[in-house]
Amino acid sequence: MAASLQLYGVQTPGLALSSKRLEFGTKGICNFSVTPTSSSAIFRTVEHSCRNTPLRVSCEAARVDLIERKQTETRSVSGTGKELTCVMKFGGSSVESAERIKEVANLILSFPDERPVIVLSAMGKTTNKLLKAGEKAVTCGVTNVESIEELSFIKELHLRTAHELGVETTVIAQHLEGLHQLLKGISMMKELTLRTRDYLVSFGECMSTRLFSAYLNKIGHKARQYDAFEIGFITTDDFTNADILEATYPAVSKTLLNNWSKDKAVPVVTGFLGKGWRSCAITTLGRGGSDLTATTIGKALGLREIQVWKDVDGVLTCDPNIYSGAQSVPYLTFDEAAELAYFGAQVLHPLSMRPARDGDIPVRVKNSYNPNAPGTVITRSRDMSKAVLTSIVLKRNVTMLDIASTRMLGQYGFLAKVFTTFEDLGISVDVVATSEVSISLTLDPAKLWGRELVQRANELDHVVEELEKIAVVKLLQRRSIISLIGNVQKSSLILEKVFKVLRSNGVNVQMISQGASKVNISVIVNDEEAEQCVRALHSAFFETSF
Ligand SMILES: Nc1ncnc2c1ncn2[C@@H]1O[C@H](COP(=O)(O)OP(=O)(O)O)[C@@H](O)[C@H]1O
Ligand SMILES: N[C@@H](CC(=O)OP(=O)(O)O)C(=O)O
Repeated sequence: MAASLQLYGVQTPGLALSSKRLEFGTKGICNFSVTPTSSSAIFRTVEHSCRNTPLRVSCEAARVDLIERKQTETRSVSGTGKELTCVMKFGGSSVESAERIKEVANLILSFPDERPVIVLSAMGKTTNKLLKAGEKAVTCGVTNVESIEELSFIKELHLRTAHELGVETTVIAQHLEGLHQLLKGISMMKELTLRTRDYLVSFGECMSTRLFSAYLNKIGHKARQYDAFEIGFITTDDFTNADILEATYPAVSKTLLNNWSKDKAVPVVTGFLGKGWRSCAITTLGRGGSDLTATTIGKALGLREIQVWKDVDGVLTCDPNIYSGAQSVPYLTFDEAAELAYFGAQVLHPLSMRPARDGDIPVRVKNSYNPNAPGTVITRSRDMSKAVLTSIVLKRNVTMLDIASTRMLGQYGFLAKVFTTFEDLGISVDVVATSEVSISLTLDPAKLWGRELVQRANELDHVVEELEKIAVVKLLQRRSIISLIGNVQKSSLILEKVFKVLRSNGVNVQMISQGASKVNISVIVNDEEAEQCVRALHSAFFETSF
């Protein structure tokens, strides 16, 4: 029967689709017609009986992810029309040198049927170097700014890159001069506020995008550079950790689509940056924030796919810096990916899944150093029937509080009082386990550790002081949260194995929480035991059969 239902199939880039038949679980096989592009294929003419079958199928040679869509949907379709099709974000590691920039440009051009919006981070470790330069400027004295090592490094890197790409250094000259002047200003003022910090790091993305766009133009591929803070990325005024405001979506969509309709130049947008809605100053979205820029653009423009290109083969079963044998995870849901990112997997920005989930736009995590690897596809749902554990994530240097009520059992309002204290002090809580008269919880280190050392110590003292009015409080520092992202429906199976592994490694779990999350079980251990635990758990779950 001809198409009563349309499926979008997103084919693994770089792999040929050798079969024109799809197997739909037990519902049989059906033929499909393909509109191939180099990175995707659209499947039509699917039989009626497939309507309720699992959406993910495997196809010979290529892995294919299917996402059911109604025919009436207006989302842009790859290979037809002239609209922008996807967003491709490249992180600092993907654009760390002229050679890498050329490879990324080739990679983009190898998908001739895609019309992507490009989002870039700063080159390599530029953001870290800018922050270091700023810190040195505070104390070095105006006459010594010239000799800040990190400033020389950044200048040399960007000028050399311009030369090696064969583009005019004028595209970044003003920014290099502006950076120099800003560091002089910081050294005169002898202070580096959060607002100035954001302005300082913005130079990284402003320069990488200018170089990249100039290079695309030079090789005959029309491109146009955009500063996110000029095209409608409106944020809160929380400098260094700003959040995107709703107004961003229509504004960004209007600017990019209007310009695209007049002139088909590839948009190259600065990741990580926004503009505070009150201050009108440049803000940043928190470290790794370019992922969030990419998903925001994906949602704003209703694109077909969001690709985030990294230096690893997608989301892995654990941090490869902890265990080099970590394996790539082929499929994740938005909820799993969000939990994984929130609980410490550096690979994705903690808030980046939100726009993708709202817009129901698949996110593909790919390796720019190994484009043929299938990577990870993140969608609203996936077949969980065989899933047990998906990934193990570690969040270090967490502060834990054991709070026991000084009143007798049956007193109401205890939990409310505890959480009101945190609300009043503006401190967010990560993992919680409770009984009627006691509560154990961990404090979000990203929020707490973002503050100055003295302020942080004062705040912890203040928290304890407030809570001691109603409870006996034990402050436990240097703990780690090990988050087990997986199928919580199988929690008994997971926990049985976790406790066996931890016991055989002589590790005592200090707190455990499954909570309302359907995808995460967290255990708290001492910092110094944590990496060893992750390796042992990885070996038990991913390297031995159940
Ligand atoms: N679970 C994980 N899966 C993949 N990478 C991880 C994971 N945990 C930590 N990482 C680290 O995240 C890095 C990629 O994230 P990031 O440096 O932010 O990329 P980019 O700068 O390219 O956006 C990897 O190089 C890897 O070391
Ligand atoms: N350059 C910023 C933003 C970013 O997203 O970087 P990356 O994509 O390299 O993690 C940072 O270092 O935080």
